[in-house]
Amino acid sequence: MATTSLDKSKIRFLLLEGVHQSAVASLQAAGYTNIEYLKTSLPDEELKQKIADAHFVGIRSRTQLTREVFEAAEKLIAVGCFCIGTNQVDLEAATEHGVAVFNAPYSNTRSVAELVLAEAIMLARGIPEKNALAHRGGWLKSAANSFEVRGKRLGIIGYGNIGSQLSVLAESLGMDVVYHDVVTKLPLGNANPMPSLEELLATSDVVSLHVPETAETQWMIGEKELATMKKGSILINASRGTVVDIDALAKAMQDKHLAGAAIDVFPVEPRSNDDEFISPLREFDNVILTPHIGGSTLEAQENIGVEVADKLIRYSDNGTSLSSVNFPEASLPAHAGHHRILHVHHNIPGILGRINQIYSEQGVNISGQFLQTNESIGYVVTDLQADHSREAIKKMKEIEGTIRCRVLY
Ligand SMILES: NC(=O)c1ccc[n+]([C@@H]2O[C@H](COP(=O)([O-])OP(=O)(O)OC[C@H]3O[C@@H](n4cnc5c(N)ncnc54)[C@H](O)[C@@H]3O)[C@@H](O)[C@H]2O)c1
Ligand SMILES: O=C(O)CC[C@@H](O)C(=O)O
Repeated sequence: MATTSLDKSKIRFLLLEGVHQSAVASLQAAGYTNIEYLKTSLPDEELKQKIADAHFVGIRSRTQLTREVFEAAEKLIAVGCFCIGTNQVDLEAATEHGVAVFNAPYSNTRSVAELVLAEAIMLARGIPEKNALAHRGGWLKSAANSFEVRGKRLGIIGYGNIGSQLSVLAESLGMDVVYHDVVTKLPLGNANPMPSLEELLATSDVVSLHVPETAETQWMIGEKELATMKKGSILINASRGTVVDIDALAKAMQDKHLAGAAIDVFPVEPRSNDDEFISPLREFDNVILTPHIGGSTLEAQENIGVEVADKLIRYSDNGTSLSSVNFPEASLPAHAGHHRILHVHHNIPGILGRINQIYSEQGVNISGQFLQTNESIGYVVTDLQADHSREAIKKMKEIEGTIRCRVLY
């Protein structure tokens, strides 16, 4: 009788940046016990050293998985981003190395939207300055420059999962919601798309950013855009640190052009809680500064831990790559009683033919096969009679264009 389970104790997981313990619990429940768990990210050289032995790595937003890191990660099968953003991973390099990347695209959406809404209310009332002053013994009992958010315009830049959730919550408080997105999006409730970014900036009382980090969004809010914003308005950024030019924002605060700002993400963020946070915004009481915790609620982190760990487990156990951000997606059935060969290759014509030629030459009986490609790679999964996989896998690795090949018992 063929064995259908791999020796899981040999499969090594490296979990960084204090991902929630729910991830460890999920991996252990699935039989994976070879787990190194670290609370921080690692300096580059140490990361390269540790990743060299890892089959799976789990990160959050701090760890930069560059091409160089992938080159050092010879055994790496998959990356789990225990967050939404995947900009910290060189996805092209991951794909070229046959490494599947997973994330948790929805688990912390609500947490970010709630925080942004709370910040909009606090800033509209001037609470950060009043609070800071009270801590220093002051007493600023005044209604001057204090406003309700009801009836005020919220301009959302990036109407994706977070932006649209925020839109619904803000409308429930009576805000007039407008948005700008590069893709045509269904307006929820009474929200309205704006014809241009400039118009959104020029007419909104609160502007909140919810775009991903891309070449187009880099420094998309600079001196010119800040000058376009209404005098006395509020800027909130809980997306990515490269979206807002922080020096330009500091200048706009100095000039009192904006009434307040809330910034959760920064171009350079401290590596750990022990490092100093440096920013020209520290001097402004009317800027809420938070340490990239938009998605850091216990609910969100626990859910993310389970969700991403499950994706890694499924990919490890049976090759399912569903919802990977860089891999052809395959939802695969169980393979009990069969050996499953997973072949990742450059997307060039003729590879499936070569694979099947090898099986045919070896007289292997194929009991199931699946092929999916994306622009750059192909993923062929073949279930075989149990005792033929050893010879077949040797031959598979010799096929030109092969990136990676593994077998599941
Ligand atoms: N602060 C935190 O802790 C935290 C938590 C979760 C997510 N995030 C970040 O929030 C951002 C948004 O997350 P999401 O889940 O809503 O993503 P999403 O992909 O669902 O939505 C992003 C939206 O931005 C739009 N967009 C892209 N480029 C644009 C441009 N140049 N101009 C206008 N719109 C543009 C997209 O079309 C999309 O609708 C991501 O950068 C994510 O990493 C931060
Ligand atoms: O937890 C983190 O480090 C990142 C959170 C957030 O930016 C995300 O992309 O989900």
